[in-house]
Amino acid sequence: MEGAPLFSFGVIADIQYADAEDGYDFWGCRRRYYRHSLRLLRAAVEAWAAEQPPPAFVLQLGDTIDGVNARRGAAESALERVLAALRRLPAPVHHVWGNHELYNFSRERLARSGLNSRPASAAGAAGDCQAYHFSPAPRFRFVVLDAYDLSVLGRDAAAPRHRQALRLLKEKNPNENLNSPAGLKEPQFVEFNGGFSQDQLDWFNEVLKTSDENQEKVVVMGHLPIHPDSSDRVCLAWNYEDALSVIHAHQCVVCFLAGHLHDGGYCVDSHGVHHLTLEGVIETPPESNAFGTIYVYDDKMILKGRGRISDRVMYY
Ligand SMILES: Nc1ccn([C@@H]2O[C@H](COP(=O)(O)OP(=O)(O)OC[C@H](O)CO)[C@@H](O)[C@H]2O)c(=O)n1
Repeated sequence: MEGAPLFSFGVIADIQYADAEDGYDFWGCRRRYYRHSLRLLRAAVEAWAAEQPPPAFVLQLGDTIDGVNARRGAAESALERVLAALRRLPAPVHHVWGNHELYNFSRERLARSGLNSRPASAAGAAGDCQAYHFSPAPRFRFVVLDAYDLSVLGRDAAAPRHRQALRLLKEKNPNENLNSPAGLKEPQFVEFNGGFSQDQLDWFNEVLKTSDENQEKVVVMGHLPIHPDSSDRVCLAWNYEDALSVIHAHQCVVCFLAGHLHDGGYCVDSHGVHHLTLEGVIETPPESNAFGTIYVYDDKMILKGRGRISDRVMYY
């Protein structure tokens, strides 16, 4: 029997709610349970709220509502339902933005929405980058990364960052459909992914430097996985290697949490960093679920998974 953890937190990814009939992924292989995903979220919230003590906070790893909402003029109502479900939690929620948020809203709109969990006082990366960090307990820090800081989604086509991202995407992906990875040497260069700007990487490096100095353990989160062994070759951040290089230049990072790849994934990298990609709620049958609670100890984190998320012990 383990002793009491220092603290615990909830994790959930890719809810992709829409008030729509079930559909399928792009390949027609995986069923997407658009309506049920909200029920699964509500069940997750109830389970977290019933824990004694409840998690100190919840990490929502992106794609709260599906892109189909935009086409139906239902973005605002869908988001409100998801946020209303999350408001029943007795704990704050830290959000990252995924591609489906950006199919529904501009970054500007998201910054004014309930999906902006970045404290107004947070010193983050420059521009409209959503990255920030917080310390929930002495010697522990969480870094929220913005994996669509460099992206063609969510910004006006005239914005310099949009133009920079489109130039890079077209350089790497000559396909007519920029969402198609067909024939690419670097198949992560698709429109539904994004990357980290140099400003954000520099900021990230400084945060980790301070954490090293203060002997903190750091958990990093972002919508897109950054290690090929915790993902398929497509569902990675464009410049995932740059983010990995920053992490590996420091001692403090113990775990990277992501969503996006609905089948989930896990690996421990060459530097002992755990990379956990959570199974997505949207492709989880109504009788199951996909969320978890992570219990944090001095020497490890224990993931108690629910439904199709496995239990896991991650030693530092
Ligand atoms: N080969 C492809 C794949 C996708 N698309 C189109 O891109 C948009 C986003 O795809 P979608 O599957 O909805 O993205 P998710 O973030 O839900 O999932 C990511 C991983 O695939 C899940 O494991 C959409 O419009 C697709 O039609 C494409 O054109 N070509």
